[in-house]
Amino acid sequence: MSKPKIYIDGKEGTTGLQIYERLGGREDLELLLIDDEKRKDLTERKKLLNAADLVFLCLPDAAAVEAVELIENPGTRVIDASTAHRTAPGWVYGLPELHGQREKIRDAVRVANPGCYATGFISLVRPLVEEGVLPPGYPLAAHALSGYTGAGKKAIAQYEDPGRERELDSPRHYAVGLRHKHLPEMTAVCGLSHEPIFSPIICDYPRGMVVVVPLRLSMLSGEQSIESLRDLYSTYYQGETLVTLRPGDAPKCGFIGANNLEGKDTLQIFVNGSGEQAVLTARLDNLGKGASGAAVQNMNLMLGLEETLGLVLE
Ligand SMILES: NC(=O)C1=CN([C@@H]2O[C@H](COP(=O)(O)OP(=O)(O)OC[C@H]3O[C@@H](n4cnc5c(N)ncnc54)[C@H](OP(=O)(O)O)[C@@H]3O)[C@@H](O)[C@H]2O)C=CC1
Ligand SMILES: CC(=O)N[C@@H](CCC(=O)OP(=O)(O)O)C(=O)O
Repeated sequence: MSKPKIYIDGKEGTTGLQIYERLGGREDLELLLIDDEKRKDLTERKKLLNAADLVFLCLPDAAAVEAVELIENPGTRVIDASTAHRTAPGWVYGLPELHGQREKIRDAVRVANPGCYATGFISLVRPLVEEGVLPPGYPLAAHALSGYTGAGKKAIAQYEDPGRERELDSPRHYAVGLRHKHLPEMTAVCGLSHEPIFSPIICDYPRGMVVVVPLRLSMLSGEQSIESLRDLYSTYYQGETLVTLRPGDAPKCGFIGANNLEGKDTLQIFVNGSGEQAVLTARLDNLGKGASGAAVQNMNLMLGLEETLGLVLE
């Protein structure tokens, strides 16, 4: 049988390069490569997009929409890493650990790869809504820390410039207008009746993130405790390789570093708190389970291959 042909549109970008790194050594795939000087040439890209069995779009949103329009071959399947199609009709949301989603991804022709923050938020919140513990109208708030690679090539150049502004030494709050681009997918995929208040912070380290959701246990359905929430996640993600529940952190040494999973494609969930208050944390690498690792996982599923082939687990 011939090898599946794979094309990465945007291979020189942050996400594209990471996908290429994960696929480069694989002998079960044929990678279609574009000449460097033609990588933004519409005619050449169109040719490769239509020659491939599966394409990754690692482009800004507008270029991703344009790339989809260039595809005429009904046999070309797409994984879009951009924000453009995550709540679009006809697209399958690429988070296989959500119940029922893995089967949909296997059969999908168009898969929208989740946003990095959204991956953390949804991994925490969707199981609670699905199990009837979190009312969809709960007034959710979340904050998050991310390394600067989350913002792509321009931000990397800015942060790694030796003459950069001093402000970049410190963590920086952004999206303070509360219109972050991941809000639509967070709301839709979790089945929330309104958007959470989401407050991200970009920091002076390259990779890794935590997404943090505080909760009042008395506002949840049923009698809930830190232990009952831990049991819920443990059951929901039972058998998963990439998403796991971690032991709670003792209050006195309870640091949850945001970059501990740098270079890995896994996601860890922590449930901590005291008395009537809980704090849920998801930790992941924004370029791993938050982007390129997830994209390769989705590709493996779509091609009927072992789901974690080429991924970095430990
Ligand atoms: N970084 C992250 O952690 C994550 C990113 N994403 C999403 O993935 C997508 C890519 O992001 P990221 O890799 O960070 O971005 P980068 O800016 O690092 O890379 C984007 C790449 O696309 C290329 N490009 C731009 N326009 C075109 C075009 N018209 N035709 C062909 N190539 C083009 C750029 O070229 P050039 O090199 O010349 O600039 C660049 O190489 C975005 O939609 C982003 O939102 C998703 C999850 C996480
Ligand atoms: C630190 C930082 O700036 N992060 C990016 C999100 C990165 C990501 O997930 O991108 P997509 O939604 O485009 O896929 C941001 O907040 O816009």
